[in-house]
Amino acid sequence: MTAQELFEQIKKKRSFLCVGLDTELTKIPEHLLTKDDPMFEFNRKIIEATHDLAIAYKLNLAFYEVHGAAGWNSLVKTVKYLKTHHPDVLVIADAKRGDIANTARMYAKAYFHSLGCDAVTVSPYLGQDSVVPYLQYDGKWTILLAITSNESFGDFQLVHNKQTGNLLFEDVVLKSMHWGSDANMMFVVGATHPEYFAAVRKHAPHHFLLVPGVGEQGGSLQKVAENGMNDRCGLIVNSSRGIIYADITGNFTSEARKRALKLQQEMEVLLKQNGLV
Ligand SMILES: O=C(O)c1cc(=O)[nH]c(=O)n1[C@@H]1O[C@H](COP(=O)(O)O)[C@@H](O)[C@H]1O
Repeated sequence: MTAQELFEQIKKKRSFLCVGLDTELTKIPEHLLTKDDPMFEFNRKIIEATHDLAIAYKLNLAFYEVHGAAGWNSLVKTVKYLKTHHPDVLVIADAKRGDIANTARMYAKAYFHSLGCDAVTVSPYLGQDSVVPYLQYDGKWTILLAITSNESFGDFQLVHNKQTGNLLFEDVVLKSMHWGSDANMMFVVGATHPEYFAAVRKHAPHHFLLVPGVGEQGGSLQKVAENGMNDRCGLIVNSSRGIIYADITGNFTSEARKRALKLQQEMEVLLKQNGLV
């Protein structure tokens, strides 16, 4: 999927919402547990309730890997379902991988070729040769961690590099510009740290940013848009628990839709304010 296709979808749906399918068996409605594949059933229902409001779905692999082969099977089925029934949405494998080139080659093939995802999250700290293998796939996206949403993000990301005069996350953004481009690379910037959007935008004015941290983690959508939106929106804002676990009874689909709709409506206002729709 190209950046232009992403922007077209944003304009059409008046949304830059990503629904996070961080599916936990202990949190899904009990009546689904009798199904052959409860995780897939849950995901399918959430997707059907939200696909007109979302431009992307993000599957965090931890929630699937924890169940071994059965979990991987649910993941494969969910990606296939999205690709078959909603081919316009961006499917993100949230794997946060990072390894030597020879291994990275296998991860890239696993997520882009075998699994068929459009994007994968990657930790940048092994450097250029660990990231380049992901960038070899046409139409696919590598999403590098820049500013993460967690409390301890500054332990490394804010370390001052005396050599370059930058903070470490700035070096990640600046250096990686030479590896890929705004056509195949995005950066993660957490909604919980809006004060760092300006620095990321200074170095990467045209890149799309994947923004987790709205919803359960308390980040502000307004602040994200104020500091991070560019002339083709340039934002994909994720909410996982805040949408998919809005209700855990028989009403879970309508409650999830209500939460997604609320975010979409706020996004539409922000897109209008910026003259993008
Ligand atoms: O790469 C990510 O998606 C990610 C990066 C980050 O800095 N913070 C972060 O929360 N995430 C992921 O985004 C999702 C956030 O989930 P909720 O807090 O439930 O909306 C989880 O899948 C996290 O693993």
